[in-house]
Amino acid sequence: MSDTALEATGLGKRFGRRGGWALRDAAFRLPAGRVCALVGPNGAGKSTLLALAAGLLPPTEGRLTVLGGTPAGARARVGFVAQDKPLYPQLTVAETLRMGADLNPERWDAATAEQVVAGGDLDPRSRIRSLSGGQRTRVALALALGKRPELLLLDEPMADLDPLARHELMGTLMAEAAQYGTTIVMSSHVVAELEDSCDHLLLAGSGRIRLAGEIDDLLAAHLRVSGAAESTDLSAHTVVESRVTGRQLTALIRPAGPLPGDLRTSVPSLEELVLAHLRNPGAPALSAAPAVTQGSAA
Ligand SMILES: Nc1ncnc2c1ncn2[C@@H]1O[C@H](COP(=O)(O)OP(=O)(O)OP(=O)(O)O)[C@@H](O)[C@H]1O
Repeated sequence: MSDTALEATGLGKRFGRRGGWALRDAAFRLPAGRVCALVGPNGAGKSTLLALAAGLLPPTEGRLTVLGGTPAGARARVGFVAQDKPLYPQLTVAETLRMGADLNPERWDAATAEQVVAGGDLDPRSRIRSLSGGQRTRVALALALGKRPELLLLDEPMADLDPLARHELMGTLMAEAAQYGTTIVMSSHVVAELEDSCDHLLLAGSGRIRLAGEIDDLLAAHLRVSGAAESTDLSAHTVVESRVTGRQLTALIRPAGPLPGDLRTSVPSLEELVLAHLRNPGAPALSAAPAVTQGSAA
């Protein structure tokens, strides 16, 4: 088993010959067993990256290895819940789970799939077309988890769930990760929701991966600083964002050496770090994870 879940080098995807790049020059390594937040503004390339990892789209350039091999070769070991949760509308919930069992005879975990469905008080005889958006999400997650995947790719899984369902299903996902060492990549726009559950971050922006690495390492590489606007010179450091209010300067920086002693400093929260990078798309990218290559794609 590879200790790398995903590894991208020079990865790019363009739709159509004349289309723009949905993703370009992506380079990162996601170690196996991590719970990874994939964040970024609308159109940043998150769904494209997940579809590439699920083997549903071919890259235009570069390379992406999944569980140490090609995306197509890893598909049986990967669970994918797409943003629009495609399911067969004419099937019932029970028939959908049976289909999951039939398609994954070696790996199917009926107890987990049924438990996820039961948590939503869903009648197994209900047709998929009669379910609400959140109920469909629950069935799609049940299908993906029932497959007992080594890598679970979730595109905005929590977006249409009520707060209790979010809490319950996030708990189910974390338990899955803890019990089986499942790697989870989860895109979301609600950063605060990810702070407690994720240990790795991929931040996409304008088709580029702008931050990649362990959240603790990324936070440790940044500082929030504040001091007198007149006398504070941050030119030796990488400034992600800076703002002057009256005589006070506050900034989020990546220090490149000692800081003036009169500056007040604090470690940013994940939300502060992400928001600062989203507000400042021109800030230099940072990959805090060592790009160790494990295994190789066929
Ligand atoms: N099938 C497609 N054909 C043409 N362009 C596409 C296609 N899919 C995505 N794109 C373009 O690629 C870019 C990235 O889209 P993508 O869906 O990956 O973004 P995203 O980060 O998931 O956005 P959101 O947060 O809105 O879901 C966008 O400019 C989008 O218009």
